[in-house]
Amino acid sequence: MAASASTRFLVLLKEFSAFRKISWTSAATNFHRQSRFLCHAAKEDGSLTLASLDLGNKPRKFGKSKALKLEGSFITEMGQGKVKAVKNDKMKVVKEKKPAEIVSPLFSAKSFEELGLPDLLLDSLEREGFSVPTDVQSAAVPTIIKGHDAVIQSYTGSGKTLAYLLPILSEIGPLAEKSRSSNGESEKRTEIQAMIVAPSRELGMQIVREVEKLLGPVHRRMVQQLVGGANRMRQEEALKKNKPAIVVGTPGRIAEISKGGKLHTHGCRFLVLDEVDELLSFNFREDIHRILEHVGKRSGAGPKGEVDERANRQTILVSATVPFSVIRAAKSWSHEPVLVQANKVTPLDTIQPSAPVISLTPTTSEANGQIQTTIQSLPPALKHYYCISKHQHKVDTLRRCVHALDAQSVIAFMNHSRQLKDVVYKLEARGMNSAEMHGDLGKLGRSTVLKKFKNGEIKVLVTNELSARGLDVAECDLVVNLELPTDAVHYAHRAGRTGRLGRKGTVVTVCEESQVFIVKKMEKQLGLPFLYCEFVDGELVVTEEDKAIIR
Ligand SMILES: Nc1ncnc2c1ncn2[C@@H]1O[C@H](COP(=O)(O)OP(=O)(O)OP(=O)(O)O)[C@@H](O)[C@H]1O
Repeated sequence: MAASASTRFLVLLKEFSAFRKISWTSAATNFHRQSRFLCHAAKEDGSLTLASLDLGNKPRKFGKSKALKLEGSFITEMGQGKVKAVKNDKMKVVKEKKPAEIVSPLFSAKSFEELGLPDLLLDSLEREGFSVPTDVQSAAVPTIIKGHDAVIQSYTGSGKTLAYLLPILSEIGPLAEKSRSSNGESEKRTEIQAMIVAPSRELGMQIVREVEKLLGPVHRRMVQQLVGGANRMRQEEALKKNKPAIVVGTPGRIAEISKGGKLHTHGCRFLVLDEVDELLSFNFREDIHRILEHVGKRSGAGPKGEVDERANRQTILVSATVPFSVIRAAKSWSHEPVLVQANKVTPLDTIQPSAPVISLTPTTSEANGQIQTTIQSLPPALKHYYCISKHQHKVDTLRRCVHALDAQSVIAFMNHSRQLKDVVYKLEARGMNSAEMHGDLGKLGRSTVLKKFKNGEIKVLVTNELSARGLDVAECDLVVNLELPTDAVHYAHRAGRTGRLGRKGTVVTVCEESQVFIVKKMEKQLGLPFLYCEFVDGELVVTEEDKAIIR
């Protein structure tokens, strides 16, 4: 990536043990100076208030938003079975076709205009039917516009993508008022100003679509995908021809094009790593290191002697699950970062090593003078069940589960792609439209399957971990773990494919008797109830757990 001048922001995170550590002196000094400011405006639990970020509010007349109709400040949900008490203390789910029902107050801010977004971007949001920011957007947008480095953590399906896209589009591209020159023409931009990295091509393309929706058809060439599996030559030609302001890609492909000298990002103002804890894993390490080295420089980095033309950058980290390695890396690779959660901003230095950071409800407790914060990563409306099945009967159990819950759109997870085909075959043999999705499918194959799943042609998507992260299918109302996830973090990301944006969702884990203890362990780690259930006469029946253990 060639060097170039100007600009100010970068966003990123990685496992700091994988990378050169910055000198702590300058960062620590700056950090404490800034965090004094942050703490000065902080509440007693260390979190900041939106007021302390002193946003300029511009009054603006709003038209009627179209696509998304909110009842009050609630999202409506898909109809689902209802749990009803029945005799001899068994709980029975009675299948009911009922109209959409309110589940959870997800949207708490009144409108996007309060968040300091430029009018053109507000127009785009209105055109796309977005009228109320989610909690995490209400907290993240002003924080990022204000220039803070941040870790964005909020449960799956809570709108984290827009939480970082909106501030980026407020600063760069045609929707940012600043980009207009005196005669109203948008300034000619010369190179990439924002790069967004995602662990899978599906998530990468999903982010591209979100950006394109906001940019509108006239400016959609301002964003360019650099995902693996696509034609690299064409990607490089498009980079040269369209000079996109925003690039979205997977680490390997970005690093590959960078090594070829075809990616000019020293002037990058934003670099985002979505699903950042996944990107901390070993297989992405080298590529992320290269990206870190070539995309501007961490703002606040000390002088290196020679004139460094690379731009300063803002750092933002994004995931529903934020293990402490993410926090550590944020402190190492960011400049005075803060933790952004639903309507809450906390200086990162108040987050200390702690027990697993996943829990259903945020709790803070004073321990040795440090604020311990466990963070929410699963939508509160999700229902979690588990059932016992012999290995050879699992597919049949899956089928009965789908029927019992009258599920319309199901994602079934397994751990190895070689087993997916067999499950699909068995489901299809019993007349249940299903398809497999995994990394070995070609790019076209995967996008075709995803499209059919989203439009309802496929009822059961049988997939592996790769599809867990970030996949956004609003209609998905049931997630089934046909094989146990490796840990609670993976469980959370799988479960988060349903119950998107405040909708109701159900997660059923199918395990063998010898694995029940693993389910109980995850239940404890996640701090939420997994109800033991059976499928009897076409219904999901919940019984006391001890019967399951005795069985
Ligand atoms: N303010 C909003 N109003 C209406 N819909 C929204 C809003 N923000 C996001 N959405 C929609 O909600 C869905 C989920 O958003 P998104 O994928 O960003 O969630 P997420 O928190 O990133 O989930 P995950 O952790 O699984 O990646 C998307 O379809 C998105 O278009």
